[in-house]
Amino acid sequence: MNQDELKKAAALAALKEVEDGSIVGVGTGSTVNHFIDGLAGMRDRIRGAISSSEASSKRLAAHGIKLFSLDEIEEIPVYIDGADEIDGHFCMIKGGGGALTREKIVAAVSRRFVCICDASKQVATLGKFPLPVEVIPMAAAQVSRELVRLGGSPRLREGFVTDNGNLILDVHGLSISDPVAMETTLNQIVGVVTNGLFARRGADVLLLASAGGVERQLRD
Ligand SMILES: O=C(CO)[C@H](O)[C@H](O)COP(=O)(O)O
Repeated sequence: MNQDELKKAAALAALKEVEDGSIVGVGTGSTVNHFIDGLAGMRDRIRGAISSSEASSKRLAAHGIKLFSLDEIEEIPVYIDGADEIDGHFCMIKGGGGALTREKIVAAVSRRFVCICDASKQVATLGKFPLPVEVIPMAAAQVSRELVRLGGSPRLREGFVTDNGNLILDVHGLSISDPVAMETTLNQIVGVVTNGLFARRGADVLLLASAGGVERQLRD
């Protein structure tokens, strides 16, 4: 199986995590796109979805899945999303697709976070994948200097603007031994909107696809 087939296997396994009659939290990315396509086959069994990006909203709408906003909904049972890296405590780096802020917002109103991944995303220590940080445009240089002080090498994601009209700095060279502390520290930098560490709110369930099949793991 190639990587995309593994992503699809994890994504389709996540359909079993969806409760009948519910509103589903939907992440962003190529793995999630497979999930959205699978969800289309059971759209009559759900009320609809809350989406974490314009791209996912477009795909959901094209399948005739009703979209809800957070003005209408306080809490949802489950949020399904991929990750760029996930560690043994189910802390993640996310935001490779640049949707980290809305992903974090939808995850925050979800009772369960189900992460769908191929096995290449599993790591012992987070940080090999450059950590995305969404910044207010006027603060990009200032935030970059702070990130260098923390030991990182930030690079502006060229030609990319988030759904919120902001910029992304991809921070290379961090070895993140304490993801909760790093997430908190980065959130304190003025001009940072969100960072791609999902540690304080990590995944609850991991559906991990490898050549042997999809394994369902629960956070310990
Ligand atoms: O955080 C994300 C988007 O902001 C994605 O979940 C992450 O980048 C994984 O993407 P893919 O499923 O395409 O490998």
